[in-house]
Amino acid sequence: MASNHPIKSRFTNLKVSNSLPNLSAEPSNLSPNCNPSFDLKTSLSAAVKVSRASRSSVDLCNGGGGVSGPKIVRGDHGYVLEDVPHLLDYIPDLPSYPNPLQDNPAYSVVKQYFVNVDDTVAQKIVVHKSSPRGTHFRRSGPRQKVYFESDEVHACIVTCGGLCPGLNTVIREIVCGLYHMYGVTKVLGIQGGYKGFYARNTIDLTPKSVNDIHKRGGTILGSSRGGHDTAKIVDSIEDRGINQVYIIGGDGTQKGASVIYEEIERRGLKVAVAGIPKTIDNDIAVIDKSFGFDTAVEEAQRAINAAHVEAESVENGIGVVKLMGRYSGFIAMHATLASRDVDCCLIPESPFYLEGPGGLFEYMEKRLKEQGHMVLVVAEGAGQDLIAESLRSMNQEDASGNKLLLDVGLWLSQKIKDHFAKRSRMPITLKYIDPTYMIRAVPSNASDNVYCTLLAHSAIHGAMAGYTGFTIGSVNGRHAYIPFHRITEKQNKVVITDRMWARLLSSTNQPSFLNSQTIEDSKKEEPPTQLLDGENYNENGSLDARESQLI
Ligand SMILES: Nc1ncnc2c1ncn2[C@@H]1O[C@H](COP(=O)(O)OP(=O)(O)O)[C@@H](O)[C@H]1O
Ligand SMILES: O=P(O)(O)OC[C@H]1O[C@](O)(COP(=O)(O)O)[C@@H](O)[C@@H]1O
Ligand SMILES: [Mg+2]
Repeated sequence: MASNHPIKSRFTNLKVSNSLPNLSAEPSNLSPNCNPSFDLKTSLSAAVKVSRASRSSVDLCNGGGGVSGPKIVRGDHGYVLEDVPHLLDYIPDLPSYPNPLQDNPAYSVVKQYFVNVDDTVAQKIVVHKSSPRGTHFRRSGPRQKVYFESDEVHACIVTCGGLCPGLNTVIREIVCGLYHMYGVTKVLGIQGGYKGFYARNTIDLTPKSVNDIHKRGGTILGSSRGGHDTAKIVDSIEDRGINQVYIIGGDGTQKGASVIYEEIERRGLKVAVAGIPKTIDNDIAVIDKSFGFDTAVEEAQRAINAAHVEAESVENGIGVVKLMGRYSGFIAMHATLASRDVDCCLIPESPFYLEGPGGLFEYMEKRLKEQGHMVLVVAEGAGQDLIAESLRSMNQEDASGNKLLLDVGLWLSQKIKDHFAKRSRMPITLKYIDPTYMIRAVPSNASDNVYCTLLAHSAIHGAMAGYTGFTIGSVNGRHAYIPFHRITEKQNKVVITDRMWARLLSSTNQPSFLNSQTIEDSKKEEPPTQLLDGENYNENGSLDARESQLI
């Protein structure tokens, strides 16, 4: 099999390039602040080899994630590495092999292709001189040593949850990356989400079969909600001899991936589990941005533009556009900021009200008088409390346990029509546009395609290097391996006391609808990823004013 593989046979005929760095000879990347007596490299390998229950020179903390708990390594000056599991943690005698990439002509010219073993990525990059160094994640990328031989790898890919632009690109790049970088030829596609592991046939994925799929929306593998049966899924992985599992999906999917990893570890299987985070809502914590988000914002603007054209063309024209965002209004906020045609943006994080002084209707009347038309963008999760007051909430859930939302777009459009019907001197024409599924179904744009490629490659490098139980993500522009629990413990939300929301308010001139209670509640919420773990609080425990300006 291996000898038939064109890349592999090409590799074996090549000499090892001398220009490749000897990793062990690489200088440490630790900051000069770090205590020189603390050798992170040694400590990290100890962390990997020693059981996570043991504690020695480094403080390895247990509890709350994975069978053996999170791998936390503490250094000096408040340095914390939230590490990801490695196959060596529970299979200590696993052999390693030289990375076949060292013989790959495409990469041999790269000066320092392999990442340093002690490279980590800081979660917080806005600092001041007394800041603790804070949380770090293991930097992603190719390692000199791998724990799988190319012939041995039997990978599978599954896509779960709602659609998102870029799914096919990630699938393509996992298949092509495994083949071209590591000479892996056996990649299975699991059809129809998690339940496909035990209820559907699989398909063989080859560079040829996935060649054009990045130009299509959706996922060639299909997707689903619900149907996560850990035991059946891991049985299927074991029965099929799969040893690398690539799981593409949102927060729910990553929770599912986490329990799959735990079960695999419990059974002691040599199977690497890698998550690639997907969500059009951009609500996954820690990472800078999820793939497909840029595409969604771009596509959302077409709908906003159409609403604006319609509204402008008639007297007192109102365009209402509903965008996705179940619990977070990132698409609505970014599309509004990008478009500049929007007069009001409503998101789940910012409660609003319709009637009375400072309410939506008062603002709409003012706006119509001023400019004769207006555009309103509403995220699907906005105003759910208000709707529930007027319609009886059904509290229904989808197959994955996500709350089914009431249609805020239709509800709001009707409320606006009812309100202006009572104002005989201000007849309006309202056009409601709901482009949500059209936005999700488009292929990813150029920048998302590049991002998807990097995510796929980082996931492959991690799995080949024996890391497991991780989600790949961009943290402050650097790709890192993030433990599952950090991705799933909370959702990313628009912070309405942050400068970004202030920018939006000043660009639309809409009322903030904020009362002092809402502002206080919002301050209690954890600040965005730049400021964590109380680092922005002074000795008295209150928010440092200088720090809050930095967000
Ligand atoms: N807490 C959980 N534990 C295990 N599996 C889960 C969990 N939450 C969701 N899943 C599974 O993950 C898949 C996708 O979840 P869903 O919430 O629909 O989409 P997304 O991953 O995009 O958030 C579903 O198959 C669902 O059964
Ligand atoms: O109607 P569907 O397919 O269940 O999806 C609706 C939901 O999917 C999303 O696009 C994304 O949700 P997920 O990230 O959980 O898949 C939400 O914005 C929306 O509420
Ligand atoms: Mg979700």
